[in-house]
Order: sequence, then C-alpha cells, then structure tokens
Amino acid sequence: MTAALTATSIAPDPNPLDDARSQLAEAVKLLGYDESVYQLLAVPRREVTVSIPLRRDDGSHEVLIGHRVQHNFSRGPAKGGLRYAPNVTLDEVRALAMWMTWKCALLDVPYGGAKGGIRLDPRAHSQAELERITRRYTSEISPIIGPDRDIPAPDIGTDERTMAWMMDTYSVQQGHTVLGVTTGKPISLGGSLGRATATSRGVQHVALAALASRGIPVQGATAAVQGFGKVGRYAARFLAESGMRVVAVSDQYGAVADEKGLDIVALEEHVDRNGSVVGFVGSDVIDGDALLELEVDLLVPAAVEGVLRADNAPRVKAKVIVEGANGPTTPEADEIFSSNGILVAPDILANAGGVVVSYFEWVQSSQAFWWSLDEVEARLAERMDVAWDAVAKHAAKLDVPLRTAATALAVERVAEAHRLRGLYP
Ligand SMILES: NC(=O)C1=CN([C@@H]2O[C@H](COP(=O)(O)OP(=O)(O)OC[C@H]3O[C@@H](n4cnc5c(N)ncnc54)[C@H](OP(=O)(O)O)[C@@H]3O)[C@@H](O)[C@H]2O)C=CC1
Ligand SMILES: O=C(O)CCC(=O)C(=O)O
Repeated sequence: MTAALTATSIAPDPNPLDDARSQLAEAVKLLGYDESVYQLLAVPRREVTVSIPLRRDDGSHEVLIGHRVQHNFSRGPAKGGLRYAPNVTLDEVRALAMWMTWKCALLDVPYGGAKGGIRLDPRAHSQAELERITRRYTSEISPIIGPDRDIPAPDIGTDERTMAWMMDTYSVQQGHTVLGVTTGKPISLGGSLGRATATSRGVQHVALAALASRGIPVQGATAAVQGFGKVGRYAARFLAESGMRVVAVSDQYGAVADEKGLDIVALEEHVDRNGSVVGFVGSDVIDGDALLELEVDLLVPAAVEGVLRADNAPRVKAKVIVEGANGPTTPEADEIFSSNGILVAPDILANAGGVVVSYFEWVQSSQAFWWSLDEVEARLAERMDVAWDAVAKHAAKLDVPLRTAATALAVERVAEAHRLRGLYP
C-alpha cells in the first residue's frame, strides 16, 4: 500500500438495524400482516459473540470481538458473509443478517440469512495474524456453523483465503474435509468458477435492466462506482465492457474521475500495485463524497452502509442507483429519491449474484461435480432476470418503489415458510 494514503471518512450509518427494521415494518404493513410477524422477524433467531485472544507477531497480545448472527432458518440453513472491519458492531451484523434472509428468499435460494463480523482493521494485521484470528473465530463459532446449519462467505475485508482457513479449521474439528461449510473458496479447494465476480455480474444484469426500464441507452451512459474492492472493481469492469463510460470510482482513500471514461483495466493494475485508486495517472482527483453527487446516469455504491442519507440525498443527480453494497441508502434517502424520480435497485436484488453463485458452489461441493463458467453464468443470469422481473412487476402493480416491492416479496416467502412449518400463529 502507498505509505502516504490516508483513509477519508464517510461517517458510518448511526444504526443500520433501525433501517432494516423500518423496511421490515413497511413490508409487514403492506402485506397486511399483524404485529406478531414483525416481532418474529425483527429479532435474530440466534446470535453469538466471541472474544478472540490474539498473540501478535511482535509478541504482544490483544483480544478481538467477533459476532455471528443467524437471523432466520425458516427456508433452510443460514447463509451470509463474514466481515473484517474496524467499525463492526453487533447491530450492524444483525441488520446485514436480516438483509441476507430477504435476499435469499427473493432469489429463491434455499437458505435463511446470517452474517458475521470481527472488529479489526485487516490492513493492520499480517497474513499470519489474520490466519490465527480466523482459525480461533471459526473454532469459537463451529458449534453453530456447518453445511446444513450456517455457511459463511466473504464480505468486506475477507476473501477466498479466509474461507479456506475457515473450511480447514472446521474440517479438522470434524475429522474429515467438509467443503460445504464455506463458499467463496479458492477454485482449487472446492470453489466455484464465477463466484469471485458473481456479485458484480449480478450488479451488471440489474443495472442493464434498470437503465432499460428508464429508456436510457447503455452505450455511452455514464456511471460512478463507490468502492473498488471485490464488488466495485468488477462492477466497474463489467459496466465498461457493456459500453458504459465509468467516469469516477473511489475507495476509502479517495476518488478519481475522468469524464471521457476511466480505463478500468489500467486502473485495476494501478490498484494492484499501489493499494488504492488514488494517483491513477491521467485522472482527476475528486472528493470521495462528491462522487455520490455527480451528474451520471448510473450510481453504484459498492462500499459500506448508510452513505446515501437525508443530508446528501437531495444533491444526488444520478438517474438510477444500483446497490452493490448492503444498506447504502437510508429510508429517509429512499423517500427523497422516490420523490425526485430516481430509480433505486435495492441491495437484496442488485447484489444477490454473490449468494446465488455461493449456492451453486454449495450444490457443486455436495455433488462433488463441478460446472463450467458458462453454466454458472447462464444459471446466474436466469435467476437475476427472473428476480428483476418479479420485483419490477410487483412494484408496478402496487405502485411502490423497487425496495418496498422486493422486501414485501421476500417477507411474504419467509412468513409463508413459517406458516407452513407452524412456527407462528
Ligand atoms: N463480496 C461479496 O460477494 C458481496 C459483498 N456485498 C457488499 O458489497 C460491499 C463491498 O463488499 P466487498 O467488495 O466484498 O468488500 P471489499 O473489502 O472487497 O471492498 C470494499 C471496498 O469499499 C471501499 N471502502 C470502504 N470504506 C469506504 C468508504 N468509507 N468510502 C469509499 N470506499 C470505501 C474499500 O476501500 P479500500 O480498498 O481502500 O479498503 C474497498 O474498495 C459491502 O457492502 C458488502 O456487504 C454484497 C453482496 C456480496
Ligand atoms: O455469498 C454469500 O453467501 C453471501 C454474500 C454476502 O455476504 C451478501 O450477499 O451480502
């Protein structure tokens, strides 16, 4: 990483759980369900907080805090990513777990929702430390995970190595290799072709459908992408490959812009060498927050929660927002976008490509039979298209925003599973 880089601050959302619960309350009301359904779904089914003693490479000690929240199991084992970030909180993990439940139901993958997090800055730890942290966390949560219980995957700050360590630690405890305990693993260790790019591929599908729904031609349309990690990087690449002009991208150190369109492949090489988009030759430097307010056809927030809020939403000029991140838009900002005619393709639809291909990975591991990339991508495209159509039609029928329609469809499926299992009146 370039030594001079300093993280710029986007103040974190005060509490994403409030946002998630307010979306749930709206869906319950729209569906005409009574308060008991809200009570059932507003609170996670199970959550575990663990302390992780770490011996650092320099011999000093510290204790880290980790969480795993399982929001719901009504449709199958819980599923969701594991996040390593310095500002992880239990309420954030609860919100992310709830959104996973809706996402899995909406895409009709046979899972409930979960999420995990450890409060740490991964860049402040060596690979050896990260491995020790991951293995200890996995041991601590191993009683509640497993291919039929809860299947972690990568999220912010984690990657395929993290998933390999988790899988190995769990397998050692079980006494045999259990590939299906995590997804997002390396290809040579039971990972699926297409998983690393799946979330961004899904973002691309939804972006193209959303632009078409607004009559915006893709060729030459402009896009800005916040975040250049596992999701943002490939989203920018795929949007550029679709013919769009990606005019700005950012990471936590800053943002770069070029109104002629950034060369995304060259930018990726720059980031691999320097650890940030900052300093990309030929680009203009812009403020990270200003990226969100550029006059573009498409805005893809692909970093963290709560970046589009009541304070900046009135200045957002994008015609379409496609949420690569989870929870980037607060309910107050949603209302502003709705009255300003800005189309928001919600996270539980737009970034669902990752969990869809995680599901494919889990299916492939359980059959020990691996699919080609074309097969994975064709099946992903079909699921994303079906989900987009269902949400767009439902929104049109009810005359509500896409998020309201998507959450209502998902909550209805989860509530139906509870009803059929006899778990609520
Ligand atoms: N990975 C996946 O499969 C899925 C991820 N998501 C969601 O997508 C989002 C991104 O996840 P992912 O790409 O995996 O995570 P990564 O850790 O790979 O990347 C996160 C990116 O966001 C940037 N970032 C962090 N904080 C800020 C900030 N304050 N302002 C601007 N940029 C910032 C990081 O910058 P830097 O590089 O400088 O650290 C990095 O580029 C999250 O909301 C995640 O929950 C949703 C579905 C699936
Ligand atoms: O791939 C998965 O299982 C979950 C990915 C994830 O964390 C998410 O969709 O937010």
